[in-house]
Amino acid sequence: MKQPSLIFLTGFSGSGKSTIGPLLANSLGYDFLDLDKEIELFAAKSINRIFAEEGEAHFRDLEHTVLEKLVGRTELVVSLGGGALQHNPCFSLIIASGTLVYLHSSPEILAKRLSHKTDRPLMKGDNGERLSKEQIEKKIFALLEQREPRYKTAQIIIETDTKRIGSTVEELTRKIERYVRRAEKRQFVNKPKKHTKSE
Ligand SMILES: Nc1ncnc2c1ncn2[C@@H]1O[C@H](COP(=O)(O)OP(=O)(O)OP(=O)(O)O)[C@@H](O)[C@H]1O
Ligand SMILES: O=C(O)C1=C[C@@H](O)[C@@H](O)[C@H](O)C1
Ligand SMILES: [Mg+2]
Repeated sequence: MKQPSLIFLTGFSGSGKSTIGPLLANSLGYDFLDLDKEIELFAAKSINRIFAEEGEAHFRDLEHTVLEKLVGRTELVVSLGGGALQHNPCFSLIIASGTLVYLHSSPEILAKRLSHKTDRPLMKGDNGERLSKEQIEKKIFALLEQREPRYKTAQIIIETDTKRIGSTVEELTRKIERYVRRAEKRQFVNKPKKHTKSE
């Protein structure tokens, strides 16, 4: 069954899912999990190593395996990886089991945030080499174009470019609380009634 209070944070790499997720969970009084971290624990190796040794397809399968364990959880914020929605089995699972929240950011801001990070294998060159800010920006444009249609299926979308982290957390807390309250009420009203023997 779909659990409105199982919150999946999506958005491009660098949009702030891992930064905002724990703060948001704290503000909502929910638990928190970072899918990338859970995969690293499950596989007992870093994401960089999983990509280098087993390839992206294997990493996507791991995302699905770890996600499956979360179905049915309530009052939980999950920060997804930036590409999790591109794998059809993961996308279906997420849509069917919780509420999707999209942290929207522009390619320019994403490139600025990602240009100093070394732990995003997809933001490196074909041979694992470091890319310039301009090259990263080009890669982000291309990937974002492919990924955005699925990000935009989210029930809640928030702009992050012009907001401080604290403001994003505050605004999301309000939006999520309202969304979950309404969705749970709808589920309660639409629940089929049990028939007693005399009926
Ligand atoms: N206004 C802002 N909102 C969100 N993050 C910001 C903001 N300003 C700066 N940042 C920085 O941008 C970075 C976002 O990285 P983070 O790891 O949270 O992204 P992510 O969405 O989890 O990426 P990935 O998909 O690769 O896991 C952090 O270093 C964060 O401090
Ligand atoms: O954008 C992506 O496809 C990725 C983002 C990260 O969160 C990690 O899940 C991994 O580096 C892949
Ligand atoms: Mg992250």
